[in-house]
Amino acid sequence: MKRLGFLGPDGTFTQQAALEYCRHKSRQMVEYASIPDVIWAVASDKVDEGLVPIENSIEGAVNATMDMLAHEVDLFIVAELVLPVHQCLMVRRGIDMGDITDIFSHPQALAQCQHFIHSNMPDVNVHNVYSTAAAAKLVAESDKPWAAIAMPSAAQRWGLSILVSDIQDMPGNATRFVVLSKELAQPGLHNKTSIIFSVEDTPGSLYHTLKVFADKGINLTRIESRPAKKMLGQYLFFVDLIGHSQDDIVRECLEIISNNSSFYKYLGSYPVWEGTIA
Ligand SMILES: O=C(O)C(=O)C[C@]1(C(=O)O)C=C[C@@H](O)C=C1
Repeated sequence: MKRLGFLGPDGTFTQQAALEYCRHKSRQMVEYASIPDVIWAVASDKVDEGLVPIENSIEGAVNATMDMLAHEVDLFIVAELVLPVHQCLMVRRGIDMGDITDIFSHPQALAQCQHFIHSNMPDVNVHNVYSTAAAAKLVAESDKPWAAIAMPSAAQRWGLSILVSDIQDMPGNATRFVVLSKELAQPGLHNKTSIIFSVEDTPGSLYHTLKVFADKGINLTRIESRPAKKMLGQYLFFVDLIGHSQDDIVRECLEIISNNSSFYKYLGSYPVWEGTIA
């Protein structure tokens, strides 16, 4: 059976996404402590696939995932999943809101709840840990008046009480996850393609690259830039588009872009998330 790496411990959002993926694809789930650890595990063949978050509707890109895909590993995206994210403030039994001195969570979760924290607990110390469930475990194992921000099942798993539910700053909070592999995905009925490219520092160069897609009527679903990491002012552009690299029009566009970019990386074509795994 293929092995699927995911961000643990028990009770992470990524585990929830991995369980959803495993309802459709039979996989042995293997837990890792951080997002980079999951990605390295796929790159070094410890697991066949790895499931990681890539973007959130409130906080945007998950930089650890984006930067590793661009700079550190050569992996393909073979599936995507989008799950609703409900963040909760949780404590050990007997601790009240006014007792809390420190809050722990994954930086993405803390960022999704920054308004709540600022408005309700402006004086607490805020700490980043590798996952929301790692925060819940840490709080459960401490004897201090600490709180974690995590999903309801993390409270259940680590024996914490939920003080406040749905503390994310906007309703409709959702995170998009991707499954990474060394092998390409089988085409689905509706597909999406992800690429990374650079453009020259000349007037209109990004416009001309994006015009290639516009002229062929290809719909882009995401464009995001990240530092190229070489010098200030140089960027890589991450683009997701509707279509498969085997479609003639998409193939033509990708060829033009790869021929005109000093950096180009194809991250794969994979079935669009339509509420279930294709
Ligand atoms: O810490 C977790 O529970 C995770 O699965 C990571 C992660 C993320 O990095 O975006 C996943 C979903 C939520 O957006 C918050 C945290």
